[in-house]
Amino acid sequence: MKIAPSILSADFANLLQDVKEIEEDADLLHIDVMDGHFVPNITIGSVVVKALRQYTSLPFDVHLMIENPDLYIEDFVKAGADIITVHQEACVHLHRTIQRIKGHEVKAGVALNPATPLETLKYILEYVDLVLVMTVNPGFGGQKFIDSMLKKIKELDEMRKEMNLSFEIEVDGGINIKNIKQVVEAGADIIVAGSAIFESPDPSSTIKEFREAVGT
Ligand SMILES: O=C(CO)[C@@H](O)[C@H](O)COP(=O)(O)O
Ligand SMILES: [Co+2]
Repeated sequence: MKIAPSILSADFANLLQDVKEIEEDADLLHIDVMDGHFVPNITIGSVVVKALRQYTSLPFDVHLMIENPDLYIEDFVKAGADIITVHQEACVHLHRTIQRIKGHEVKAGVALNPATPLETLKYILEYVDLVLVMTVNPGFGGQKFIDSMLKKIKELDEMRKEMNLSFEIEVDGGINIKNIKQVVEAGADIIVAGSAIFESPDPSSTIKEFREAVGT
């Protein structure tokens, strides 16, 4: 299991300090990009990614919650993204968008909102490096995990086995020390957590506790 702290819940006035605090314990840094159109919130853009890139070697896991992601892929690649994930719901030509990301030699992911069925990914799964299952409606940190998403993670894991594919399953939203084990047992490989890590008194110990809770 990999842990990807989401900087959405970090202190933006002390962003680098917060990143440094989790750097040794985290596997990836999850960066939520929101445009105020696809989701009702505006966060950070490629300039912030580029600024952070100079100070950490953590792989950057960029979650684009934006319309027309094709317009910005190159900017995020140049800024230092290692994984770029787009939403199925935001892409009219998803296959083209995934190919565009992979053409830059970064990993390509596709994200699904909670209400979007897995079946919408049937013909794209063989081309992606990861599938991000949203377990809250995207837009904000600190929301409650939607319990029915456990079934969705399990079904995706089954599809992966049946299709003999090796994409990673990333799960994002409302994950904490109480539910992480269930999420991993359902089939998740990458756990994103924002508020549970950055709003805890000791973010680095919280990551260690997450690993202990899962037994890895
Ligand atoms: O993409 C998003 C929200 O849209 C997430 O990455 C959040 O940042 C997760 O925050 P928590 O639910 O863990 O507080
Ligand atoms: Co996210």
